[in-house]
Amino acid sequence: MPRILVIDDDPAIGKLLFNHFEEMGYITHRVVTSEDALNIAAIEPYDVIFLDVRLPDGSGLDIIGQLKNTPGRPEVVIITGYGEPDGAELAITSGAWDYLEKPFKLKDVTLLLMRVIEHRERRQRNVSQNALKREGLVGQSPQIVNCLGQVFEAAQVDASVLLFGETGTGKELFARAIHNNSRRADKPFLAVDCAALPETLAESVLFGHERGAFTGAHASQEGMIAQANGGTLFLDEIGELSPAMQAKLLRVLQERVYRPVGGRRDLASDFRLVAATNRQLEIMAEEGRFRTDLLFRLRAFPIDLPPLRTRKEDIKDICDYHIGRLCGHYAIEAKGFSRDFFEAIEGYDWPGNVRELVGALEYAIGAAFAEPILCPHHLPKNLRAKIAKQTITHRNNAHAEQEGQQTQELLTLELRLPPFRQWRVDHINRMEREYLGALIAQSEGDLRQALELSELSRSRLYDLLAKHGMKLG
Ligand SMILES: Nc1ncnc2c1ncn2[C@@H]1O[C@H](COP(=O)(O)OP(=O)(O)OP(=O)(O)O)[C@@H](O)[C@H]1O
Repeated sequence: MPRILVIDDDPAIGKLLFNHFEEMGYITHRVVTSEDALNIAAIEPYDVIFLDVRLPDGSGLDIIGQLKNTPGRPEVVIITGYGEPDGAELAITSGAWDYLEKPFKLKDVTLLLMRVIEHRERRQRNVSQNALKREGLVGQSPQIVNCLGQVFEAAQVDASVLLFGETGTGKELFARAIHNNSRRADKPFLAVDCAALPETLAESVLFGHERGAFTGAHASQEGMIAQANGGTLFLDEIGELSPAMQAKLLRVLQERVYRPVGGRRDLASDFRLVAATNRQLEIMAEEGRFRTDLLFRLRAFPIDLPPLRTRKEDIKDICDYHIGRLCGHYAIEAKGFSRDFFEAIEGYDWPGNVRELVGALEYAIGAAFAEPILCPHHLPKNLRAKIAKQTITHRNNAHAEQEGQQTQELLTLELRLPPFRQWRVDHINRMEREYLGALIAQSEGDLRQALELSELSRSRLYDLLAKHGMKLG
């Protein structure tokens, strides 16, 4: 059942749309400010968001990108005032699906909504009905399904693709999936990491060279662009290319011809480009560090890959898949994992994304080699320390928020405040107890680990445990 969010502070329009969508049988919510919209969309996955440009706390256009990145990866439809062409243009360039100009007819709203829903259902079908070869890309979150839908669409055409994502989000895996689902699948897929290309070699690696082109060029050699003929060239970290290489790449994309180093004539290559970056190329272009014309070419088909911390529901599938794969690789019996192992993994934010998670799983499999079940103590020690720190920070933040509310209540309800000294001692005691509880759990009662994690001296730790009647083991 599609879920719709209406963001409009005009009661006439907001209520009209809300009632209309409810009557159509859709789950519909309505808010009036940008702040409320971002808060609710961070929790509720929406399919379509109707967003007014003028909101009490700012312009709706400023939050299109943030809304599109919320868990439901919704399509955003902008509601503009009559005769505001700039708003409409900006809405589309900011990634909105379409715009509605006030006053509008409900019949047009329905038509537009049907089109969005049909598009989303088609995308979902392409991914789920095996129309797409997933090539080891695991996950069922709306974010990943949306990206896979885009992979399917990108695979039908030859336009350049720009994959944007933090390190370890699967950019190379997605690039391979685009290739393997395209008509080029039986032709070569070549991957080049631009960050690892020394500037002096970059031109020859990509475009090839003729014999004698430079000292040491004893024979002519084909470059990656020639080798990718008929297939796909994947340029990872494209933001690292020098200005000179950017110019040469632009030429081959525009004219489909290139010239090897030391060559006398142009050669042709029919390759499809998939580029990837974890840098903000738009900002680099504004600062003159990346060519705008090249950026336009690359962005023909942009796909944003979500970080793992925003789609934690995929962690279980990723663990199952990679543990099975790794156990198969090492020819050992498939391992399971304990509940607290999974809780530890699920609670962590994974700044290195899936790559970091896969590395931790491989370590755990090694540490538990003869044991059938993975437990928290099989995880790398530095990771367990980070997980412990993050768990406590999150809990403290939640408590701080709760305490703030309690203090507020005390003040607003005009209850009698306890003396400051007592208030302070109570809070310190509670925090100490919580910390010690988490420390015992994370160190599994091991004194050496508890000292290492807490950075307390042995005598201080024993004093604190005694004060609260707690024990390590
Ligand atoms: N959705 C996914 N399902 C299963 N495995 C994944 C997924 N995404 C990434 N991985 C795994 O994570 C690891 C890193 O993936 P990949 O190299 O494609 O990331 P990347 O974004 O290109 O990284 P970098 O930015 O460091 O180059 C690989 O082992 C890959 O198999």
